[in-house]
Amino acid sequence: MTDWTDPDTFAQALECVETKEKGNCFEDFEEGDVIEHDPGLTLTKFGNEQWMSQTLNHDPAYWRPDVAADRGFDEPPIHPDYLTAATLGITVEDLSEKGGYFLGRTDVRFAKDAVYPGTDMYVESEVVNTASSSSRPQYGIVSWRTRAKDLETDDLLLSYERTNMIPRREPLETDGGSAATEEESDDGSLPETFVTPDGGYFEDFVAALEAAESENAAVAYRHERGRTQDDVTVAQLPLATLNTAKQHHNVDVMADSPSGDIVTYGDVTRSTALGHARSDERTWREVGFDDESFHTFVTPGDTVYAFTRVLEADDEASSDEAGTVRFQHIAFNQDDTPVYSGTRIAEIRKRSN
Ligand SMILES: C/C(=C\C(=O)SCCNC(=O)CCNC(=O)[C@H](O)C(C)(C)COP(=O)(O)OP(=O)(O)OC[C@H]1O[C@@H](n2cnc3c(N)ncnc32)[C@H](O)[C@@H]1OP(=O)(O)O)C(=O)O
Repeated sequence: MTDWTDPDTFAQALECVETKEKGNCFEDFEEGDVIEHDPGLTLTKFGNEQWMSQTLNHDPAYWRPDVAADRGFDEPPIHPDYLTAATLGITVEDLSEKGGYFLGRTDVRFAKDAVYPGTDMYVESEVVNTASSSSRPQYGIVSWRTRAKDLETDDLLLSYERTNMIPRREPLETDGGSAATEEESDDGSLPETFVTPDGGYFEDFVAALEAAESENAAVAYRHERGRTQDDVTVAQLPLATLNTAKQHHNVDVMADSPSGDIVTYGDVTRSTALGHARSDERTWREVGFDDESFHTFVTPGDTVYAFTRVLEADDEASSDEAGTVRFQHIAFNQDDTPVYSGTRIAEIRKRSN
């Protein structure tokens, strides 16, 4: 009788059987397709606090009822980073579990009203673009518009457009030619002077921008904190958002991948960097993000730091107590290599008169 548990026999059996695969390939996506992502998720206080604590997002309005009330919230709301990560996490099983690279995300916009613990969220995505990759014929490039809604009221909570490289079932026939195109060449030089805002209020950003305007200068600075990636940030946080991407929790498979190891969920990397940045400002509300890119892998043991550039400031905001600032945030590792960049629009508290 065959002993299926004999190691040699079992190895042979593994070679012979089919794998019941998970996820979709590039060929499965067609422009206009709408995908409803089961199972949805209830946004809980525990999930919110676990995400915020592990990514160093300590804004008291998301922790303390008295500060929440002062900021116009009914109670400490769900943090926009957790909402973003949970929304993307739910989509992975249908969109990117096959193992594509997360290339970027843009037009991330939050509803005006805060989202509170206990909200049952459902998420759907529409395929907005499919394209060939000229540099990697074994992949295609897919963009989706994803929307998270309140299951009870159907109110839109968050929307964004995301782009991934997705493995093809059949690689494209190509000559393997390089996709290199001439990029516009700006001279790449940095300004002579870097201005650091004196504080974290709206007026401090305005003053720094004014100071920089008069010379060849930029308002740019780094944040001191770093967060070394461990089992909690790499594997636990994405799993807590139902993110099934093997990149984050299957060391066995990832050992043979370009990173050679499991990698940090992009939303953990960016939220950690944003936590560092927010610790040096008086955030009032998050408005949105654009042009987000993940430049290289973050693996266990890497440390995520943050760098901020202040791009512009506008007196208008949803409340008289705040103004609006546009930032560029760059997350980088212990070797000073950028791992994430994106622009962010946030309302920043004004000094009380
Ligand atoms: C969730 C989840 C996944 C994760 O969270 S994984 C963790 C976060 N992501 C990463 O760690 C990825 C780190 N990035 C990289 O390793 C490299 O950047 C990458 C993805 C391997 C690409 O490197 P390249 O140097 O090859 O990058 P290129 O700039 O040449 O781009 C390759 C092709 O993609 C096209 N492309 C890039 N960005 C965009 C975009 N935003 N929109 C549309 N297309 C884009 C680019 O034009 C190149 O096209 P070709 O035709 O020339 O191939 C999860 O999602 O499950």
